[in-house]
Amino acid sequence: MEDRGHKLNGCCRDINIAVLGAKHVGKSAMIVRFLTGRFIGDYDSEMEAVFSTHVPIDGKQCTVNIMDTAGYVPDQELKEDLVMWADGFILVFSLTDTHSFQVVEELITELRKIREDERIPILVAANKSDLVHLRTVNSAEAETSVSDQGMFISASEEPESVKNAFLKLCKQIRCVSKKREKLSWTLQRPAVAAKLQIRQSLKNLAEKKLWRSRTSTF
Ligand SMILES: Nc1nc2c(ncn2[C@@H]2O[C@H](COP(=O)(O)OP(=O)(O)OP(=O)(O)O)[C@@H](O)[C@H]2O)c(=O)[nH]1
Repeated sequence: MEDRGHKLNGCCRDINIAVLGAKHVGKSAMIVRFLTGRFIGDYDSEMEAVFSTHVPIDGKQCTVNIMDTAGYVPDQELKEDLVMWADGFILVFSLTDTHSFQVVEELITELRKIREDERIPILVAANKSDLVHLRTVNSAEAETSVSDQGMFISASEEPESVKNAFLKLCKQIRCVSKKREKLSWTLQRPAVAAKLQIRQSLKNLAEKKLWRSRTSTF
C-alpha cells in the first residue's frame, strides 16, 4: 500500500526527509556524514537525489528516504510536490554565511505556509562550525531565533551528534504521523462522525438564528 509516496515496510511506514538550504552550505556533505558517519569531500553535490537508509525506531527497522535538494535562492517558489512528499525537513545553513541563515528563516515561513495545518518536524543544522575564523553567524543567537520552530544542531561536530539529531527527527516524525493516523481513525468511527455532524448542524442553526435576529432589527 502507498500514499503520498510512502511505502509500508512491514508495519513501519517509510519516513521521508527533505534537506533544504542555500547553495554550498554543505547539504550533501551533511547527508554523507549521516549515512557514513564520516566527512567525505569527494561526492557529487550537484545531483538532486534520494538516499535510503534504515534506522531503528521503537524496536523496528524503518526505511528513511533522504532527499538532497538543489541550493535554494530567495523568492524561489518551493516545489509543492517536494514539500508534500516530506514528513520532515532538515534546513542547513553555514555559520560562515549570514545570508544562508536568512534563507533558513525564509524557508521556515514558506514551509509553514504550504503545510499550514500541520506541525511538521524541522531540524535546523548549523554547518561549517570548524571554520571558526570565517564565522559570521553567532550559533547561540541563531539557535534562539529558531527555537520555537524545531530542533537545532551544530552539524560539523561529532558525527554521532548528527546521527542522533537525525534519529531524533525520525522519532518525532513517527510520533506526529502516529497521532495523525489515530485522529483520522477516530474521525472515521461512525459514532464520532455522527456527533461531529450534529455539532455542525447545531452551529449552523445558531448562526442562522443570530443572522435573522440581526437583520430583523433593521
Ligand atoms: N570546512 C567545512 N567544509 C564543509 C563542511 N561541509 C561542507 N563543506 C564544504 O562545502 C562545500 C559545499 O558542500 P556541499 O555539500 O556540496 O554543499 P551543498 O549545500 O550540497 O551544495 P549545493 O548542492 O551546490 O547547493 C564543499 O566544498 C564541502 O567540502 C564543513 O562542515 N566544514
